[in-house]
Amino acid sequence: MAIQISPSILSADFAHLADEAAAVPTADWLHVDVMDGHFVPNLTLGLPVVESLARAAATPLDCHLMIEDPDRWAPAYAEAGAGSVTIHAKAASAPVRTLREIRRQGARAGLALNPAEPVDPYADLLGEMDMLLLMTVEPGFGGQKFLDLVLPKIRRARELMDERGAAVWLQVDGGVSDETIERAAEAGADVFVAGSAVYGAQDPAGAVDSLRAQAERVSKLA
Ligand SMILES: O=C(CO)[C@H](O)[C@H](O)COP(=O)(O)O
Repeated sequence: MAIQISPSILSADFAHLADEAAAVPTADWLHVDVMDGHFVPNLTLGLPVVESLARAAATPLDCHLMIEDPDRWAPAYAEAGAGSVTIHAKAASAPVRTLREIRRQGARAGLALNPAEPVDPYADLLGEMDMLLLMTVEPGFGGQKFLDLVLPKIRRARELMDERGAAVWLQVDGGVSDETIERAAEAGADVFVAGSAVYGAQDPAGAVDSLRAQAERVSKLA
């Protein structure tokens, strides 16, 4: 699996989202943090913005739903044009049904775990998802410090995927930068969300290329 970089527009200029998307032409995805002010203590954007951005951006949208009741809303994000929709395990009451519904709507289905949530209880669900997202900060805000305590869980998730032959992408989100990406890549992550490291840089496109090069250098994945 190739290394993929997903810049988070949480750190972009919300008044110029289409331009911000175009500023990272070599990105594989554009990470869209949907926050509802309940599941996390921050409020960002919702379906109408995702619909417009999906039309305006050349890069596919990787929607990360940090919302309550994702069972109700997730399929609508797939229908709105997102290429990938990720729900939080602890917010979903019927994660299997919701992951299946996201796929039925034609998007990749992702499941997210917060830093303190163990991965083993979700091993049997690996076949139901296209991506597992391991948060490397507590969700809600950009610009936080990468939590090294998640590294053993990244290793464990990769081990479970290998054992089961699961073709599931392993995404990390939070505090990913030139300083931290190598540790996450060495542990087995292959999709990297980066907000402040990309949109806080003078040259966002260059920052994407630099992150990718560092991850590729240490990744043990083919
Ligand atoms: O999900 C998120 C926060 O909940 C963001 O995607 C993440 O924090 C990206 O920001 P940064 O790279 O600056 O940490």
